[in-house]
Amino acid sequence: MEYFGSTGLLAGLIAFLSLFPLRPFSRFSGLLDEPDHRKTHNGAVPLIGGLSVFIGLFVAWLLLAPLGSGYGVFLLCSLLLVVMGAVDDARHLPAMFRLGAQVALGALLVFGSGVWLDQFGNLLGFGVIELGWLLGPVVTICAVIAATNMFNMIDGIDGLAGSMSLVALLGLLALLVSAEGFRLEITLALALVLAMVPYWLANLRVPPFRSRVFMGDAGSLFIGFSLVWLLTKSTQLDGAAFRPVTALWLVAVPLMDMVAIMLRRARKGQSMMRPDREHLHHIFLRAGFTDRQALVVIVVVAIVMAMIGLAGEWLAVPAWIMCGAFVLLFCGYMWALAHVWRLLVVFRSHRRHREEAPAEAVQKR
Ligand SMILES: CC(=O)N[C@H]1[C@@H](OP(=O)(O)OP(=O)(O)OC/C=C(/C)CC/C=C(/C)CC/C=C(\C)CC/C=C(\C)CC/C=C(/C)CC/C=C(/C)CC/C=C(/C)CC/C=C(/C)CC/C=C(\C)CC/C=C(\C)CCC=C(C)C)O[C@H](CO)[C@@H](O)[C@@H]1O
Ligand SMILES: O=c1ccn([C@@H]2O[C@H](COP(=O)(O)O)[C@@H](O)[C@H]2O)c(=O)[nH]1
Ligand SMILES: [Mg+2]
Repeated sequence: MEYFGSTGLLAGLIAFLSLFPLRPFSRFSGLLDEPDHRKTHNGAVPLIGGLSVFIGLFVAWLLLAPLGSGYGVFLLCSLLLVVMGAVDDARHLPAMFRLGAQVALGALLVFGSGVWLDQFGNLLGFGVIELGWLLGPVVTICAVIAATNMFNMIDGIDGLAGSMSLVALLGLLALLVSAEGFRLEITLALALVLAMVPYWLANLRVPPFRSRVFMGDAGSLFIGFSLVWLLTKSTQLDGAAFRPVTALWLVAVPLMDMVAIMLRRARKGQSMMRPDREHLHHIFLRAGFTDRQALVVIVVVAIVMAMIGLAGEWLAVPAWIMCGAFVLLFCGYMWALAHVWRLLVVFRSHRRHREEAPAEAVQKR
């Protein structure tokens, strides 16, 4: 087992223990999420979940696992990203500054480690799409920006960002263990899963945790960053563990939510960086679902998507079919957003009015 299991177990233990000192730390450092017009939770919630995941992984890795093969650079970039995210959680940094930092850290990761996306596989059915030494690093930096922001955007109701991360990481683990080698990637994915569990339980207030914590932007940035690193390492080396297109299915829900919201913002002529309450989870809440119902439905959809990705990989379905199916599904999702959901929201609000009308009539009398 070498460092496989021990790094993961230590990461989980440290992540769990770190939640205790991080709680009082959140109060005097300002790492608290206060409710406002866009945020509907009650009370000030500590933004320490992501910090606990990072601390667990970072300390366990430094103690037990090797820093070669680019992992030293990955840890350094993650540390800088988490510090930036935590400062933003406590003090609010300008969006352009954060985006600039994501580009800079993506570039440091790519050029410091020499690891980048150099091919997309046979996505269109005409042969492998090579990216080369110029386009490869640029596309990888775009993937870093996309992944860090999509996990931030999906972090809007209890349990959601944690569950989306777990679905992607567990799917990735299944693909990695069924391939030859990839010991470091398996160690990292397993350590992230185990370090995520204490935060996830606390976020959902599962006993013994009674007061909840949020992941914070520090955490969502770190998860997105780690996933791009793992997905790139696993799909690009000689004898890759799986094909690049399968990566899309592992992160299908957050990716589709982000691309859909960017398209809708562009269509309305709005800034892409302006936060709103139009994400997938907000739509579920507006349609009358409770937080928990929305969580369960979205998680089930994400699991089904990840399983389609795994089945496509293991049954060797051609990459262009998997890619075409993904794009078709996305088109169906956009269509449903425009038609089905609007109808559901209208139907629900009519029903609410009908239910409230007799009560108002009685009050008037
Ligand atoms: C602003 C906002 O929304 N806020 C939310 C949020 O609020 P919060 O308060 O937390 O946050 P703030 O508002 O304060 O902060 C926001 C922070 C900022 C800094 C603002 C940033 C804003 C943005 C809008 C970010 C902009 C993002 C981009 C410019 C990137 C876009 C890039 C792409 C879409 C291209 C992606 C490239 C890829 C390669 C994608 C693949 C991605 C992966 C992760 C997989 C990676 C690994 C691989 C091995 C895969 C590669 C393989 C392939 C086969 C991919 C092939 C790719 C291509 C052919 C390229 C084209 C493909 C695609 C685009 C993918 C296809 C996709 C579909 C068809 C769907 O949260 C609040 C709470 O919720 C909320 O209220 C608030 O609004
Ligand atoms: O686990 C969670 C995470 C987030 N929320 C709610 O969403 C907002 C999102 O905050 P951002 O600052 O936009 O990232 C947060 O304030 C909570 O209201 C949640 O309920 N549970
Ligand atoms: Mg956020």
